[in-house]
Amino acid sequence: MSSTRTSTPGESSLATSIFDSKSPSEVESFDTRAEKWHFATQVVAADSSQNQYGASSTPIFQTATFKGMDGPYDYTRSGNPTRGGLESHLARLYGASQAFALSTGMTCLDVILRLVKPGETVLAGDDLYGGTNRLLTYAKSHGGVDVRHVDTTQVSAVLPHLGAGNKVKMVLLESPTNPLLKIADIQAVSDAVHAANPEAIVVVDNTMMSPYLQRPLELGADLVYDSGTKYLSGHHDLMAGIIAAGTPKLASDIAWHINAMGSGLAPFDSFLLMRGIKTLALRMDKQEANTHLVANYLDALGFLVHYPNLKHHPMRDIHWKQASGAGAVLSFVTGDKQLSERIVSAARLWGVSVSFGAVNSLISMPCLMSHASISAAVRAERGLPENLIRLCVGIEDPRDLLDDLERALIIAGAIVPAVSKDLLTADKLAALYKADPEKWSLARAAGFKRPDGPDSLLQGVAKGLAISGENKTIDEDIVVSAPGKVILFGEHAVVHGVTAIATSLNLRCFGVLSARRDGQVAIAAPDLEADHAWNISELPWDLVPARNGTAPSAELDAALLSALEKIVADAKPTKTGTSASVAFLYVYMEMTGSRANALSVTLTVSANLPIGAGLGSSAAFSACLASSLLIAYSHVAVAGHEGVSAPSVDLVDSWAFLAEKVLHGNPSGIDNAVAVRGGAVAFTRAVNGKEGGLDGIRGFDSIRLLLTNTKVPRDTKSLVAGVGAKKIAEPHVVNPILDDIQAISDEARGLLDGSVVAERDAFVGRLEQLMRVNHAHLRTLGVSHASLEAVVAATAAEPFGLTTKLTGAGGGGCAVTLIPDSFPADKLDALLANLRALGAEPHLTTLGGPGLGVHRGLDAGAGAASKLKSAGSANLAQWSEGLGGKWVH
Ligand SMILES: N[C@@H](CCSC[C@H](N)C(=O)O)C(=O)O
Repeated sequence: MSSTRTSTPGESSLATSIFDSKSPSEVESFDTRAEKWHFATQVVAADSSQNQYGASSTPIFQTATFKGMDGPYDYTRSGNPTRGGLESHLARLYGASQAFALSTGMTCLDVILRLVKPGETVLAGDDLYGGTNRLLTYAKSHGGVDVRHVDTTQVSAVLPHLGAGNKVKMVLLESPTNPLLKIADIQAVSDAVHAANPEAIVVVDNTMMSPYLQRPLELGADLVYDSGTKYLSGHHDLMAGIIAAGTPKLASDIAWHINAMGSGLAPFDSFLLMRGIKTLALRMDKQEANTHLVANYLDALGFLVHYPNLKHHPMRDIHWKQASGAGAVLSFVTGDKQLSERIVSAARLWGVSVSFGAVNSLISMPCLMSHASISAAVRAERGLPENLIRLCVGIEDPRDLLDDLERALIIAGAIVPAVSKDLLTADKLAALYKADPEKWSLARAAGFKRPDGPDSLLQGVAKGLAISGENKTIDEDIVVSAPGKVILFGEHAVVHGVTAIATSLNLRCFGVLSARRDGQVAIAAPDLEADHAWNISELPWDLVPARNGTAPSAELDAALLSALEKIVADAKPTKTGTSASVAFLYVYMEMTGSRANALSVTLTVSANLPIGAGLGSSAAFSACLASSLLIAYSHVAVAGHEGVSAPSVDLVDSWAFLAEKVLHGNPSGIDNAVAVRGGAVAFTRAVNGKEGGLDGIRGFDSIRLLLTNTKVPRDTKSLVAGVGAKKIAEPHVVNPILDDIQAISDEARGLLDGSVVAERDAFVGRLEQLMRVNHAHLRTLGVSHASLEAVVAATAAEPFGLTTKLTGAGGGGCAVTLIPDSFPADKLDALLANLRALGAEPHLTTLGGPGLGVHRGLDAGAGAASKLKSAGSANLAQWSEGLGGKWVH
């Protein structure tokens, strides 16, 4: 064990000790003696010999403040002798430069995450404690930290993130992982991380092992934290967390944050924790011995048991290379969530409780308890079985523990007596227990069998993940994308029968339909606040309307819609999340038709398109939803280099329109048409007997476009109503404007479809003139806004001289500016800066880009869903560059 520094108080060092006033030689002499002792001795022999009265137990200094200005302590947040005594003791046990006692294990992680800056990357495991996942998710969403979940138990999964261009600051390991007891090679990961970046730190959550069984600092890790609530205290009568720092620099950084935040452990809890620690080795030995017996018993009954001492554990050797015991937590799968629930509720001696490490035994279902904060969709994606049972074994007599577990298994119907076996009598079993407890546990198991027979390793894994063959799924990920839209000409006028021209943008929504094997269907759309999974068997299949062929019904089915709204409301999502989930389930169910056809899949979507800004984000989502499901159900084929055929494009559009109906009630159909077809669309609404229609416009080259979001919210309904009222009150003003806008749309349509021939510069120039006039009309109609006029003025000002028009409802929202081909880059940068200074959000994009994209190749293989999710909307463009694919246009 490396020599440790005795703590000193103050901002740079919180781990204070009451022994600092003693001569260095006295302190050294205790350390020197302690170094020769075995851990079980060290853990008991806290250095209490030098306090002022020689108290053999560290006294509780229950005080907030300390008198005087020159003493070692001033304020308990900064340092306290009881906590300091505990911290000095812990530093010795962890082989740390310095150790710190905090209020909980999660506080430790919170403090440690403060060492990571926005933009830096944290790599964490994909099997990890739910609370850790929650805090990391917060750091990602609120702290700008790039958090990536990878299988940290495979060094090969970590390495690709360490290469040039990555900004990995921290790698967070659990070993064994909670709750699947997988093993990370701490030394190998630490070596790889430090070789790639000496500044990066490896942090280990060592809670399952405690320093008695595993000391990660000796394996190359930089920081260790431990929930002191668990094995260190051992009695579930306090909450605490420990950070052990490998270097003085890290210790001083950690100390600074603890003092600044005030997260140090209170004196009374420090005393209690110190008391608990003294029996750590004794408790752990007994708990581990009991766990071996329980693990052997369940394994012999044919359950798939996760415990690193079992011979079949795939990472057993790595575990025993770095730890001196297997600990006292195990988990096992039953293959059936209800069966697991019955087992847990039938247990009596085993307490149904979260947490572990106490002297009493506990039983829990992680997906319903410790890991419930991870969404069901993410749990399934990461392979966490819903029916997993976790056992945390205490110090009771193992005969009582197996009696109670066996009783629960029998009551639940998980095991039945094996009548064919020659069973041992009670006396013989008792004698066997005394002679050889391991043989005793196996002999007990031989008296029972599982009704369906034992599971092979593969069967156990399959059952754990509920792969029952009941629901079909897809063979490979289906990756699609669709663009947003802007209305270039004719908004508001379109309501009164004037033709509107809408064009696509190259800001897009991306969707990945991926396989599931758990009989559920799920949506994971973080941008839309929709993240939920439903059991396919529990959906209202009897309400699905009958349909002819592959096209959707013309009208929404009210009964199905309201049943789905109720089902989704049960999951309590936000308003946006509710709409997206209902639209997803409605389209999924209508297209599937009956339960027997249902595919178990997850739709993951993410967009770099501003949501709710009138840019067709819901239509882009609808197009992704419709196209991915149509491909999954083989209604649309993507073959060779031809891409998607014209009839298939129409089919996708009709299903996307159905989703739009669920989302908006009575949509015009223009948004989904653009999202699917790309290019531009001329749309005329049938009004007052005038015939309506929708025509695709193709063939024009895309034009650079500046889309500026004023971020001023608007109320589309009242703006539309305002124009209607003006038309009634001032027809002599409004009607000529509508006629003029019709002429503008007609000319624009001719320019875009090539029937009016113009050179490129003249073509762009004429579109700009038309935009200028159309914007002036909209201003007269009263739908512009000061924020929009500020953008118009900023873009028109010298030296830019550009034309801007509001797009959509107006009253705030977005404006569009055409950027001629010759417009220089430096001027554009200056313009973007000016717009940002106005408080607006400019997006440089193009007008008239591709429509529906079906991507095959490069990154679109397995795991595309998690890659899409972790890309984040800001990086979607970069992510999508790696996609191959067929495009409708
Ligand atoms: N409701 C708590 C659950 C705590 S679980 C505690 C422990 N780490 C375990 O794995 O059992 C929460 O949501 O944090």
